[in-house]
Amino acid sequence: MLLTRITGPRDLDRLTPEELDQLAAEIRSFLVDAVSKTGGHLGPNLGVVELTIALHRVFDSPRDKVLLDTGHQSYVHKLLTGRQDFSKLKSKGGLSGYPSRAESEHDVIENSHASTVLGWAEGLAKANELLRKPDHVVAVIGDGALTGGMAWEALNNIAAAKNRPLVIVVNDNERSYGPTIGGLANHLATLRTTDGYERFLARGKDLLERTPVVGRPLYETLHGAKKGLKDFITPQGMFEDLGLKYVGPIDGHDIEALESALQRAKRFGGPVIVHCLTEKGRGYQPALQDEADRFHAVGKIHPDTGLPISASGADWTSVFGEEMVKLGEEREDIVAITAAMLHPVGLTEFAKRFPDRVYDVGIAEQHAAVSAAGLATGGLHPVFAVYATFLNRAFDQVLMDVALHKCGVTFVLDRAGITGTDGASHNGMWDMSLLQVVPGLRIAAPRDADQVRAQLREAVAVEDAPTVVRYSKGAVGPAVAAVGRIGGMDVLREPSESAGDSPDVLLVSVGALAPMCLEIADLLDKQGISTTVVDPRWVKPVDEELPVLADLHRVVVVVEDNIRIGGVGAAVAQALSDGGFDMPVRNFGIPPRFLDHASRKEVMAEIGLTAPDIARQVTGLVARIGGRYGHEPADAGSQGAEVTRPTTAEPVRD
Ligand SMILES: Cc1ncc(C[n+]2csc(CCOP(=O)(O)OP(=O)(O)O)c2C)c(N)n1
Ligand SMILES: CC(=O)[C@@H](O)[C@H](O)COP(=O)(O)O
Ligand SMILES: [Mg+2]
Repeated sequence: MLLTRITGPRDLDRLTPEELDQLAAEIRSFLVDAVSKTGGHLGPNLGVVELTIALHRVFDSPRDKVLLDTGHQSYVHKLLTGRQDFSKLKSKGGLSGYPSRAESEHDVIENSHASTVLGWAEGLAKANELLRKPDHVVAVIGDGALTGGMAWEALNNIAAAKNRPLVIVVNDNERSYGPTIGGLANHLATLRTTDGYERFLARGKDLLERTPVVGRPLYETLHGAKKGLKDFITPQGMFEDLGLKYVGPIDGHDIEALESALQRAKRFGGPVIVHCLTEKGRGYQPALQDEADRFHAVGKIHPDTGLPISASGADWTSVFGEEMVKLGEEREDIVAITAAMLHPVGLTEFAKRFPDRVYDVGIAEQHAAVSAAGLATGGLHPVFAVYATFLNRAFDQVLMDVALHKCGVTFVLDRAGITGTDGASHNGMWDMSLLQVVPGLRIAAPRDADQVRAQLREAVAVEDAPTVVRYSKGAVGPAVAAVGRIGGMDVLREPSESAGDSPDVLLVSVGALAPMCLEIADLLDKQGISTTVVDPRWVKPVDEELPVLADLHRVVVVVEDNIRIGGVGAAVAQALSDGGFDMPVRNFGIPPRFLDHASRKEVMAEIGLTAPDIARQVTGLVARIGGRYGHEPADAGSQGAEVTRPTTAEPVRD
């Protein structure tokens, strides 16, 4: 087994070409075996086995910086840099599914948001130049990530510095999740299919080297042929039009060809693009599963069939997708937008039914938001479905293009709240704070499937302002019925009879946390603390009736799956203060810090976003403010309460 003998990149140097091919085969079978057990980005990593081996043979990490865009294709890099225990991949205490500085000095970019690698590389290359460091920077960017605007901002700067060494590897597998779209994809296809300079040389080399006496010198002559030969053989590509040297296309699964191209690029002394042709999911053809996304991101699967181990039930995404199809049938003006994630955001069926009314813009969320403003201004109602965390980068477009112009655009934020296993940059924990400041924008946080359907319909009915519908990842929770309505708010639980008309706690439940909030109310009830639980449904703007309702209570508690700063809790406190109400407001949410990867449940427990944790803290709060706001709560323990009363304020765990 060669793989276990690789403890770091320099162990690759002594392997023969045959051993390198054997290592690649070992890595592939390792990946299928390990990732089928844990879930993860199987397809992308199967596509970069030879490329990663060649990178680590040509460049000397960590002195040279090997940078990966998005980082989901970093498993091979990890295997070659001393990390081969994948048994807890993406689980608490196990390897992250992305690069991690805490794991290794070979890792640089932890951010899993696409299209940033060239910016990082440009900055590092400038630093090396100014500090006169001879180290190399090599950045790997996928064809999908190359459709992101930031990549072109960086390329514009990179191309300006003709003598600043920087190697850019375009990992071109023609796919993001699905096929990569757009003019760039078409241009890459042209480059792929042109019988390029490299292939010419490769063929020439093969032919000439079989006649060593004449062949070798002639090959060197050809190889050193001036630009004229290249122009003659390869049409001028846009990269060269930009002033970047282009090397390729290279067979991304031929280690020798890759190393030859990377060595030349390394010596070039300026910015150079190495265009590698790879296959996502290469080498894995399970019996039964022709996975549409080429195993881009799989859950636990049967390695030999490729089929999921456990069938997933109804999830938030499918509820949205089904309702979108119904809306599409009812309203011809409704169109859908995705940023290269048609299937993951639930638009597959909509696209099948209405192929002319769905737009995949590539990994380009900023463009998606502005294009949506155009679509709305043009008389349509766009629904941009996107993971909550990825909308962060389009904040200005939401603010200054969509909201400023009062465009009727609906943003559907999937994976809102803690997602957990994809690490810090994938949690959808900032949207209700960022969007809180957007004038006119309205935010809905549905608590169950019925509310997703209802609130999506309410959202697309708004034509003069942006609307947002945000929900969690994975299985949708149980239906939570309302027992009443106050203003626009659903009452999920009335206070206990004993409270009369002065219940203790108004508990504002946001979105999918409704079941947990009902559990909190039960725990408080055991303490003799009476609670009214309301679900505002639309959390922005704050319901006008909320302050009036709050005034009937001694304390207001807000529980949200969003960062604690500037979210719904803050907005409620602001509304109460603006109305002259000064009862205490206690906000429970996600602390303002980056959260290590673990399951959603583990992360929620770690940050204290659980019913027992919150009930205990609310009990303490009510006890402390008892005298100031009227009657004492019923004696603790009168109903066999288990929860202990803390005597002093528990520090907020940030
Ligand atoms: C800003 C942003 N939007 C969406 C995603 C989700 N996402 C992760 S990987 C991926 C596709 C990347 O395609 P490519 O860059 O070609 O890499 P490949 O998977 O083909 O190796 C997408 C859309 C993301 N990580 N970041
Ligand atoms: C890097 C990438 O592809 C992410 O978008 C991630 O895979 C999301 O995973 P889920 O779709 O399982 O939330
Ligand atoms: Mg790709």
